[in-house]
Amino acid sequence: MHKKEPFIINRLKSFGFAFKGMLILLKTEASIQVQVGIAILVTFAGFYFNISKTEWMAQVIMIGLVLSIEGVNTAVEAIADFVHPDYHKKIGLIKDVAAGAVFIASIAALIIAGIIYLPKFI
Ligand SMILES: Nc1ncnc2c1ncn2[C@@H]1O[C@H](COP(=O)(O)OP(=O)(O)OP(=O)(O)O)[C@@H](O)[C@H]1O
Repeated sequence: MHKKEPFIINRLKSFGFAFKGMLILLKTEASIQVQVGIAILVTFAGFYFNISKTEWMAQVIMIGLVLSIEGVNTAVEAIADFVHPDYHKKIGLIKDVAAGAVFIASIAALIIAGIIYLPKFI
């Protein structure tokens, strides 16, 4: 059990751990780095094409969704490798399913990107 500390100190500490986790993801995960790169590109595109407030909201939600699910996917992979470092069919299934979740979010993000930007080209 943790030492009893004031509520606000505990909340601040949790915030610090979460921030540390985000930095670990950004520094070590190639897929997150690629996704952040895409997020930066579409943010520039948003300004360039002067997209509407609603389009910005959809874009920000999709960026957050893809990055956060990718973060959870990374955690699932780490747990899988920790509990069973050797090859196992079940571990393969667990990792594939976690990756599938990222895939679903990415398809949704692509569709949203199409809805926002395709009309600007045709
Ligand atoms: N221990 C294992 N047992 C069985 N199959 C595995 C195992 N480790 C990985 N795999 C298979 O290899 C795939 C890739 O796993 P890996 O841990 O290398 O993820 P990754 O490609 O690095 O993912 P990301 O790019 O999201 O970090 C898994 O989806 C799974 O199909």
